[in-house]
Amino acid sequence: MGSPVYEISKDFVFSAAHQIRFHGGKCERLHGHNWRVRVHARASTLNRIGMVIDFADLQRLVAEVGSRFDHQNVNEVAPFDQENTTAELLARFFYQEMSRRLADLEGGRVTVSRVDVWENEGSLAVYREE
Ligand SMILES: Nc1nc2c(c(=O)[nH]1)N=C([C@H](O)[C@H](O)COP(=O)(O)OP(=O)(O)OP(=O)(O)O)CN2
Ligand SMILES: [Zn+2]
Repeated sequence: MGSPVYEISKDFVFSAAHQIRFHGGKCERLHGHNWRVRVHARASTLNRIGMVIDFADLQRLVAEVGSRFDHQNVNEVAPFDQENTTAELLARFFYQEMSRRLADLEGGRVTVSRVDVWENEGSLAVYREE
């Protein structure tokens, strides 16, 4: 029998503007998206009431990370004033920030397994670490 793995996810949606630097095409012009970020959290043991982590706590953490972008120009919000605003780099940012917050809250029992970022319904980037 395999070892147990429990995984939950929470979505966070924000509306913002951005431009892809050096794109050379239409995406270099200022434009907007309703980004959807899905953070997947995993644990091999559950807490005392049978949860990886409460959905509400995961929502609070992802909102802490993501709210800074809502109704902003993402290119002006650190660290994206210094790096490109691709879905891949946004996914990596959410992964790193959420990993830090979950480690602080749960002491390593709960980790981020992946982050999905949709720029629109059909365009998805995934970041995970192996
Ligand atoms: N690998 C990536 N490619 C592109 C990214 C990205 O983050 N990673 N981003 C863009 C632009 O942000 C662009 O706004 C989104 O591109 P696209 O999905 O092509 O957007 P459209 O609204 O034009 O979608 P259609 O399905 O073509 O209507 C570009 N590439
Ligand atoms: Zn775009």
